[in-house]
Amino acid sequence: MSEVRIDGLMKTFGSAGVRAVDDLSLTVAEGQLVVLLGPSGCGKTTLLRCVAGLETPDGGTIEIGGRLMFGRDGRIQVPTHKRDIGMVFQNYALWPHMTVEQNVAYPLRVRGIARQERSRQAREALALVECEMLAERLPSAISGGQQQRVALARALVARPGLMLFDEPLSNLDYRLRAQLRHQLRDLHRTLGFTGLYVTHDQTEAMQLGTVVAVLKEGKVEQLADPASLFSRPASAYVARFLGIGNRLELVRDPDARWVVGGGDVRLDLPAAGELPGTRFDLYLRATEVGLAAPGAGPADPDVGRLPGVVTDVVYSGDSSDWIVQVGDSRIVASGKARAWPFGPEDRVEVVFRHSSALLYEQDEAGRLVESYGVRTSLVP
Ligand SMILES: Nc1ncnc2c1ncn2[C@@H]1O[C@H](COP(=O)(O)OP(=O)(O)OP(=O)(O)O)[C@@H](O)[C@H]1O
Repeated sequence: MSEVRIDGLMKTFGSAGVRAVDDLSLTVAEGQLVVLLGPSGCGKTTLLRCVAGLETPDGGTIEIGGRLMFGRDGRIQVPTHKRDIGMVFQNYALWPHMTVEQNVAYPLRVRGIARQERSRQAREALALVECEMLAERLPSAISGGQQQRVALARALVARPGLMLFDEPLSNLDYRLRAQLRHQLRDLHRTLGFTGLYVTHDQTEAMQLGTVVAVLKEGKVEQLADPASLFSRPASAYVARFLGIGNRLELVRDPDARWVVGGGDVRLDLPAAGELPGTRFDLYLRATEVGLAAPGAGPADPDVGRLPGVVTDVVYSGDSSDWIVQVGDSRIVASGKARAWPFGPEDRVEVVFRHSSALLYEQDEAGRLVESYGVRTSLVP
C-alpha cells in the first residue's frame, strides 16, 4: 500500500489553455479511498490519468509510496507499468480473446510469475469478486456486471500499491450498481487498499469514500469525510452539487430586514447586523423542509416559517414532492406520500429548523457563513 502525494499539479489542454487541473494538491493516506467528486468537466479524469501516468502534467509533482513518479519540471515521468497501480475503468476493457482467468492472470504474467502460481492467485482474486465459476469463459459470454467484477479482480490480483477507479459502475444498471458498490466497500475494508476513485455520483462518493474531494474547475473545493461534507458543504457550489436544491435569495432592504428573492416575503434575521454583507443565499434540503397551514402550529423560536402557495404535488411511490412558490423562489418539500394534506393553490407555510439552514455569501466563491446561526422569524 502506498501513500499518494500530489503537489501543485497543473495540466492544460489545447491552444485555448483549458486548465483541466489547476495547481492542485492532495494527499491520499495509506489505506484511504479518496473519492474525486464533481460535475462533468471539473478535471476528475484528467487528475486520475496524471496519477496513472497516462497523461503528462505541465507542472507539479506526484509521489506514490514515497517514489517520485512525476516531477523536476517534467524531467521525471515514470511509465504507467512501473507505477505499481491497478486500474478499473468504466468500459471494463477486458481482452476479448482471453478467458476470464487469463485476463485476471495477465498482470501476474507480466511480472514473470509461474503458470501454476498465476492460476492459483487468479482464482483467488476471482473468488474475492464471486466470479470463480466464470474462469473458463470468454468476456463476450458473461454479463456487464460480471465483466466489471472480472476487471476488478484483474486490477487487484497483483495487490498493487495503489488502485485507481474511473467511474467503474456507471455502465451498470441501478440494481447492479448498488450491489457492486457494496461489494467494493467490503473489499476495501477487507484488503485495505489505497485508492483514488472518480465519480459524479454522490451516493457512490458517500458510501465508498473514506474522504471525498469535491473538485471545481481543476481545484479541490472541499476535502472532507462523507458525513462532514454532507452536513456542512463549504460552499454553495458543493451544496448544489450534493443536491441541496432549495435556494432562497436574501437581500437586506433599507430597514435592515431581509427580503426573500425580491418578493413580499420578509424575514427578520435577529442577528442580521452581524452578517458581513447585504446579499446571501439560504439553502435548505427538501427532506428538511415541512409544510403547515398558515398560522397553525406552535410558535417555536427554533423554527423558520415562510408563507407560500403550493403549485404542484409530484408523487413518486413512497415519497412525494410538494412544490411551493415563496416570493420568486421555488421550494421543494419532500415527505412520505401523504405527509401533508395540501394540494395546488393551497396557501401554506414552509417550515424548517434554523439548525438545518445553510447560509452562503452571494458571490463567486459562495462560502458558507460559518460563525452565524441562522434564525428567522416572519415580519408581518
Ligand atoms: N484530451 C483533451 N483535449 C482537450 N481538452 C480536454 C482533454 N481532456 C479533457 N479536456 C478538458 O479538460 C477539462 C477536464 O476534463 P475531465 O475529463 O478531466 O473532466 P471530468 O471531471 O473527468 O469530466 P467527466 O465527468 O465528463 O468525465 C474539460 O474542460 C475537458 O473538456
